[in-house]
Order: sequence, then C-alpha cells, then structure tokens
Amino acid sequence: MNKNVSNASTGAVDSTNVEENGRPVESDVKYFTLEEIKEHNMSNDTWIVIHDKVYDITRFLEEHPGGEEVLLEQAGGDATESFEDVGHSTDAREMLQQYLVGEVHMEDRSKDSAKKEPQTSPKETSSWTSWLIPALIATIVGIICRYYMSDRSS
Ligand code: HEM
Repeated sequence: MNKNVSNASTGAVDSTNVEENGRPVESDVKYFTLEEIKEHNMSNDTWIVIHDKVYDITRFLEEHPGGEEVLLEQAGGDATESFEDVGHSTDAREMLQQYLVGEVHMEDRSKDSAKKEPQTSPKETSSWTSWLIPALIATIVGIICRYYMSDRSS
C-alpha cells in the first residue's frame, strides 16, 4: 500500500511501472521538483516535462525529426503544450517512454493546476448575465402589455 511514499527533498519513490508493448519498463520512478528539473537545461543535459512526466532527452536531441533547437528551447521546463501543439504521432508518444526518468513532484503539480482554476470565474459572471438579460426583457414586455391593456380598457 505504501509503495509511493515520497521523500520530501529529492523525493525518490519506488513504483511498479507501466508495461509497454508487453515490455515491462523497469524503473525506480523518482519525483523531481521544478527547481531540480530547471537545472537540466543544457545541450549536454536536457530534461523536459510532458504531462507531469520528466524525460531526459539528451541523447535524443540529434535524432529528433523536428530538430534539436525546438527541444532546447523547452529544456528544463514544461514542454507539454508545444509537444501537443505539433500533434505528435503515436510513434512519437511511444518513443517518450525510453527517456522517462521520473515525474514532477506532487506539490509542483498542484501549483500548476491552481493556476488553471481562475478560468472558472469568468463563467460565474456570465451565469448571472444569462438570467439578468431575459429578466429585463420580460419586465419590459410586461410594462408594454400593461400600457396596451390600459389603453384598450379606457
Ligand atoms: C521527447 C519528446 C519528443 C519526441 C519523442 C518527439 C518525437 C518526434 C517525432 C517522432 C517526430 C516525427 C513526426 C511524428 O512522428 O509525430 C517529431 C516531429 C516534430 N516535433 Fe517532436 N518530439 C518530442 C518533443 C517535441 C517538442 C517539445 C517539440 C516542440 C517544442 C517538438 C516539435 C516537433 C516538430 C516541429 C516536428 C515536425 C517536424 C517536421 O514535420 O518537419 N517535438 N517529433
């Protein structure tokens, strides 16, 4: 049960990992903080994050069909958006597996998702305008009807 207990600083974690195409991907998955990941931003030591997973792509730089420049621009940071924007093939996604070195520390993940939360607030403002406008229209129609009725009765 307590397989995934993280150490507070470097957070080494034991984990039974996924199998890919029947091949078990043997690993000692570790958790890294964004601070630690940021240090691996050189061409001879390149890490990137994609979907909260950390990849050491140093030996892949020269092989990348999209060139090493684009990868180096993302070095030490989160490349999820750029990776998804390109629309990488399933083959590309499967290739990722061989460069996996760990995952982003849970605490750093929650910071990211907290950033995304404010996106819900504009919805709240639009929800009250969505009933206010019909209510105003109904009131105006009501007033017009009253005038019309009182005109007919006099
Ligand atoms: C380790 C992560 C990555 C892997 C394994 C990978 C793999 C690949 C592969 C196999 C292709 C050939 C097309 C395909 O099969 O989809 C490709 C193309 C490409 N990749 Fe990546 N990629 C990675 C990360 C990135 C990132 C982070 C970016 C952008 C910042 C990027 C930008 C591109 C571009 C622009 C192409 C198109 C090249 C072309 O069509 O001329 N890739 N990548």
